[in-house]
Amino acid sequence: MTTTRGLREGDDPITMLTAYDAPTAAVVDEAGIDVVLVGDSMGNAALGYDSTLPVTFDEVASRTAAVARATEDALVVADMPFLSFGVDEAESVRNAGRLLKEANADAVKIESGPHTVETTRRMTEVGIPVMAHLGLTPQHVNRLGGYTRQGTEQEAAEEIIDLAGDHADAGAFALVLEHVPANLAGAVTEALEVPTIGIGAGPDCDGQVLVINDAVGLGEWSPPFARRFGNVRSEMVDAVEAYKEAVTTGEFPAEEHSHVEEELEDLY
Ligand SMILES: Nc1nc(=O)c2c([nH]1)NC[C@@H]1CN(c3ccc(C(=O)N[C@@H](CCC(=O)O)C(=O)O)cc3)CN21
Ligand SMILES: CC(C)C(=O)C(=O)O
Ligand SMILES: [Mg+2]
Repeated sequence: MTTTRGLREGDDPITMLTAYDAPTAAVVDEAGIDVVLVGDSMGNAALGYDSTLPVTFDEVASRTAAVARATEDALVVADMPFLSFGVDEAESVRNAGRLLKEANADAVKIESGPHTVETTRRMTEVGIPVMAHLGLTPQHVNRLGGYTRQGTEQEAAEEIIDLAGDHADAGAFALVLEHVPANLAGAVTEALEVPTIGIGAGPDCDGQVLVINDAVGLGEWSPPFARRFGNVRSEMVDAVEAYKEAVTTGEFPAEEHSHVEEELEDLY
């Protein structure tokens, strides 16, 4: 089993993908991916919302439990949804604890800022491993005014470097860097002892993460920094159309999919 302590051991980059259900988690786990993230990106990627803001604690807990049931080796990280942390310190820690106790997550991720340093410390103290998340934090979309690249100016870049250090000092075991310049991500990686995991943050991180829909080509849209490594959507379209065709023409179900019980009589 992957542990939060062992993440940066070895020279290979850390691999992380999201999953929101058991069959997807099983595929990700069997492929040997190190970390499976039950991201609040499920809002867009699985639940049909147009942002991550409506995602509830119960939705993340239910999906995390499903993913944990299907995962043997990978580290399971639950993404704390909007307002499940950050409003009240004690409530934040309790919610994070529930994701470990009730949903079987191994760790939580929180979208970070100056306000989450103490939260990270408190969670770590009670035994909840925390993955920090800096750069583009989609839960702040209304404040940021869009999903734009972060840390592009000197002051903003230095703030990200400082916050990364603060969260590492507070006990975060890893740090996601989203949609920031590659040289900034490289500088943060250089400065930290804990591993960085990039998304739209260039190659100089200790690992990479993508939303599973984007990686396998399931969605109609994906962000500019993602790459499709397959085309699951067109595979599904083909299969669904073939099923419709077979039912419509009477070709399915065939004899091998049906059973006539000879013992039965007089049913009409
Ligand atoms: N399928 C999926 N993949 C993701 O990576 C993802 C989600 N969903 N949902 C939650 C957030 C949202 N993310 C996003 C969303 C949009 C852009 C994007 O289009 N950026 C453009 C335009 C920015 C703007 O002007 O608003 C860019 O060029 O930076 C990037 C990341 C990343 N996350
Ligand atoms: C893209 C990753 C880092 C994330 O936070 C999510 O999937 O919700
Ligand atoms: Mg997220």
